Amino acid sequence: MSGTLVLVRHGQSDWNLKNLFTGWRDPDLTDLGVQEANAGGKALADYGIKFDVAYTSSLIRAQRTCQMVLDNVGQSNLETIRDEALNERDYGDLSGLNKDDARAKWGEDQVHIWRRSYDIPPPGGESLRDTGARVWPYYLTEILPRVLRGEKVLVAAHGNSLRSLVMVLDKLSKDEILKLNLATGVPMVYKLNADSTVASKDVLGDMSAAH
Ligand SMILES: O=C(O)[C@H](O)COP(=O)(O)O
Repeated sequence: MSGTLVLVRHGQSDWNLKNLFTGWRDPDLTDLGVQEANAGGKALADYGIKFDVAYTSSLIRAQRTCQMVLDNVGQSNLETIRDEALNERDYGDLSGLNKDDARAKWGEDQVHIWRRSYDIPPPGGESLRDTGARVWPYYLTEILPRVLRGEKVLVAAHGNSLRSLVMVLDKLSKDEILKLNLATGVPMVYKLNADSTVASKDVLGDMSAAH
């Protein structure tokens, strides 16, 4: 057995609440988002984990979630590395549009394909494959080596940047990834084998609450 990798999606953001495509835009957490981030941190405190390092994106909703998790596990001053490689998928021309308005304009099926398919990008934006093409090299060069050294690593990021990681860790097919939604503030605890495959996965919360 090697180290531990904890993935957590940020708590609800202001634009999640307003039902707007967000991507690389930078809204803050809502009050509910703060509660979700704290609940995720409390679940990790109850799990009994102490981290060696934390990674987050360049966006405020993930950074604040990261800090709240660390506060809850009693590690407020832990080394935290921010990198835009972990940012949300770029939603391109959809950024800032209402998701229901987009469904009315382009149809339910097309919008679902843009939101959840593996390789079809929204107009002017990134597909999940494009997102993975920047998340994975960062994971492989910066994060995984620390896990393989036996460290416990927190990654607080975004619905789709984390889906691109989960797809590979959980060996999901293109069809299976279409159905995967990650709930806000629910930590996923992966223990990795020395060959970087997954030895175990614990989900600390209700992933079915995802929207
Ligand atoms: O960027 C966004 O709008 C959200 O963070 C994730 O959106 P999605 O659920 O449509 O992928």
